[in-house]
Amino acid sequence: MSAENHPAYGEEKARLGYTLKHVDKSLNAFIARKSNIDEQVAKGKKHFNSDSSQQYIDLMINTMLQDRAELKLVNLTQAKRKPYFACIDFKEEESDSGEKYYIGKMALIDEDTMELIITDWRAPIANLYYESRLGDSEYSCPDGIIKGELLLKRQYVIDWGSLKEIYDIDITTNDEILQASLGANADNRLKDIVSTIQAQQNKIIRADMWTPLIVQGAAGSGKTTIALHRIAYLIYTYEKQFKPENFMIIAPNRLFLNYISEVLPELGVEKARQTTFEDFALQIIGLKLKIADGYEKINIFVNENKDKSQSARNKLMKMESQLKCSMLFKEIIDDYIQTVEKAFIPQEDFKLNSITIFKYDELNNLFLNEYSKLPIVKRLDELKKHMTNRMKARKEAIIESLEESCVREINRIKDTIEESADRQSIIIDIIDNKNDLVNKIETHSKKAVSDYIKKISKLNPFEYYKDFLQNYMAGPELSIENISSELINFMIRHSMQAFRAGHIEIEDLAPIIYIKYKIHGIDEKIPVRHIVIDEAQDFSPFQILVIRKIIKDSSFTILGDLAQGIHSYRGTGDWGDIKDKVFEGRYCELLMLEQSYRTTVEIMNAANAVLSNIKHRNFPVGKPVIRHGAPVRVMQKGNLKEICLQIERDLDALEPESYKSVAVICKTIDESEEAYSYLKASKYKPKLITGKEKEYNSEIVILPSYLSKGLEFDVVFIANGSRENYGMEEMDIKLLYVSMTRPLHRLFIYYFGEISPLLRLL
Ligand SMILES: Nc1ncnc2c1ncn2[C@@H]1O[C@H](COP(=O)(O)OP(=O)(O)OP(=O)(O)O)[C@@H](O)[C@H]1O
Repeated sequence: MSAENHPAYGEEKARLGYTLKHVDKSLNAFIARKSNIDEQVAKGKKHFNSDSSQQYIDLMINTMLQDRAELKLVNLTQAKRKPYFACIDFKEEESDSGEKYYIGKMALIDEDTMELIITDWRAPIANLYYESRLGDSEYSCPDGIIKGELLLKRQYVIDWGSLKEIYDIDITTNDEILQASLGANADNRLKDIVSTIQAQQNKIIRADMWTPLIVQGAAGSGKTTIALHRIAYLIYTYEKQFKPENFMIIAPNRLFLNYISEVLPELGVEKARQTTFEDFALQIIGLKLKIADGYEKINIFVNENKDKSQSARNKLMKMESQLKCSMLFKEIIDDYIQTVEKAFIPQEDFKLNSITIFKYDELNNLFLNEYSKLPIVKRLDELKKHMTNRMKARKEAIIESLEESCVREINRIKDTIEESADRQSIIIDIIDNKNDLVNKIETHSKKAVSDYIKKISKLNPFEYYKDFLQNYMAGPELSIENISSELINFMIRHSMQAFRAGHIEIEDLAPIIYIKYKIHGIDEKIPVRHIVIDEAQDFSPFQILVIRKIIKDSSFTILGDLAQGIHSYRGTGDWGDIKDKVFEGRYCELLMLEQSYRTTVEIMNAANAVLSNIKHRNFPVGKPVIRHGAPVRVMQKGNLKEICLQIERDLDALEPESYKSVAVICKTIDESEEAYSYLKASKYKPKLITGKEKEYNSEIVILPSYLSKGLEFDVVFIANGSRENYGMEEMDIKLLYVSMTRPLHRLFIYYFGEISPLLRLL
C-alpha cells in the first residue's frame, strides 16, 4: 500500500528520518577514520624499511583496515538510499513488550550509545522475518533458542531515502513486494534478493556450514542467487574464524562469473573467490596447459541430428568423456599409481664404493610401507633423510672397520715379512690405499644419497597422465569389464592427437589433478574452507572428489538441476552418486527447491510440458510462483531469414515495455552465426555470444542454446524450434527446456519446416 495511506506512516517516516541521520553520522565518522587510515598507509609506504618487522606489521594492519573502511563506506552510501527493507516486532517470553528490529543489508550501531539502529539480514533474529508467521515463534542464536511472540512483520519500499510503500505481511510467499520484484525487468546482471528470500531458500542460505549440502532446484528456483547469499551469510556468521577469501564459488564459465559479479558486492561482500573449474584446476596443476574450447565438443553433440555421418565417432567421444569423468577411471588411475609406486625405487642395492649400505628390499619396504601415507614424490624426502642419517653412522662404522683391517693387515705383514725397505713400502701402500678409500668414502658419502635420489626418475603430472593413457591403458595387463578395447583405443588416439595439437580437454583435468595429488602432493596452500559449486549437474563425482581431496577440511554447498544436465555425458545424473562417492557415506543434506521464481505460469507450464517427454526419468519440475503473462507464441516461418525479420518486428512492437534484456537463442553456434548475419545490421545491434567472451554489455544477444544455461532475459526468442533441431532425444529435450526457462516475461518460438514434436501440443 502507498506509504501515506498506512496507519503507521507518521511513526515510520520518523523512524526512517532517525535512521538516515544515524547513517549520515556513521558515514561522516567513517570518512574521517578512512582519511586517517589513508594517511597512515601512505606514510607507511613512503618510509617503508624492509628491515623493520614492526613497520611491516603496521602497514599490513593499516592496509587491511583501509580495505574494511572502504567497504564500510560503500555499504553506508548504499544504506543512505535504502537503509532497511523490513521490520519485525518480537516480544521475548517473559518480556512485557515487543522490540522492533529494522532489517537491512548491513547492521548499524550507534557507537556512542550502542543502540542497534539496523539489524543485518544475516543476524539470527532476522530469521524470524524469513521463516516465521505472526504468533508464537522462536529463533536460534549462539545463546540457544529464544522463544517469544512475533507481533509484526512489515515490509517497506524505500527509494533514495524516501518511504514509498508499506506492507504488513503474514505470509511468506506471494507478497506484493515479491510480485513486484519478479515482475520487474532485468538487465544482464543477477540481483540480490535479501528482501524477498523465501522460507525454503532461507533454510539453504542458513544451513550448517560443515554438513555437505546438495540442492536440487528447478529452473529459476534461485539456486545461483541463493548460492551467493549463502556465501554472504557464511562470511558474516563465521567472521571471526574465516576471511572472505576462504569462500569460493565455482561457476560454469567466465561469462557466468560476470553475470553474477554484482551480487556479492551488493551484499557488502568483497574478495570471496569466484572462479571456474578450469581456471582453478590449471592453478592447482601449475603447468602451462591449454584447455580446448569445451563448447566445440558440445556443439558437435548438439548438431548430431543434422550430421549423422559422425554419429559413431560422436558416440565414442561421449563415452570417452564419460569414462574420463567416472569413478571407474579414478580406480584405474589408482591401479596405475600402484604400478608407478612399485617401480619407483631402482631395483638395486645402494652401495658406497662397492660396500652395500642399504639393501634394495629395505629401501623399497620403507618407501612402500613406512611412508605409504605420503604422496609418492614426497616419500623421497623422507627416504633421503633416513638414508642420510643412516649414512653418517654407517660411514663411521665403515671407516672404523677399514682402520681396523688396515692395522690387522699391517700386523700380518709385520709377522710374516722381515723388516726391510720392501716391507716398509708394502705397509705404506696399505696405509695409502686405506686413506684413499677413507677419502673416497668421505667425499662420496656426502653426495651419494642425493645422487641416488636424483637418479630416481620423476615425471610431471601431465607426463604421468600421458604415460598412463599410452602405456598403462594400452597395456596387455589391463582388461576392464564394460570398457571395450574400441573405446580404449579411441580414447588413447583421440587424447594423444589433442595433446600433440597442444591442448587438453576439460575431462582431463580431474585425472591430472588426481595424479598430482597422489604422486607429487599439492604444495600450494589453498586457503579455502567452503566451496560452493553452481550448475553442479555438469560436474562428475570424480571432479568434485578431486576438489574435496586437494582442499582438506573444506565444506561444500552443491547446487544444480538434473533436468538441465546438458553435459550429462560428463556430469552427474543422480545426486545420490555425489553423496556416496564424494562424501563416502558421510551425512549429507539434500534439499529441494521446487518453486520457480523466474518466469510466468504460461512459460513454465510450456517448458514443463517439453521436459515431460523424458519418460525414463522423473525430473523434479519447477512450480511457478503465481505470476501470469502473455501466452507462449509459437509461429511458423519460411526460413531463418524470415524468422529474423519477424524478430525485428516483434522487437519494435515490444519497445513500449522497456525490456532491458533480450536473447535470440539458437540451437547451435552455426545457427547463431547465421541469425547474427541477418540481424547484425538492425538498429538493435545485437551481440553474438560464442562462449569466448568474459562479459557482454549489449541488451540483445544471439547465442547457442547450451550457452544460455544459468542466464536469464526479459524476452527470449527461440529461433528455430523445428523437428530437425529438436527431436525426441534427451539432449534435445534438455536443450529446449533450458532455452525455454530463460525468459522472465515473454517467450516466442519460431520454426521453419516441420515443428518439433516437443512443441506440437503447446
Ligand atoms: N526469493 C526471491 N525473490 C525474488 N526473486 C527471486 C527469488 N528467488 C529467485 N528469484 C529470481 O528468480 C530468478 C532466477 O534465479 P536464479 O537464476 O538464481 O535461479 P536458478 O535456480 O539458478 O536458475 P537456473 O537453474 O534456471 O539457471 C532471478 O531473477 C532471481 O532474482
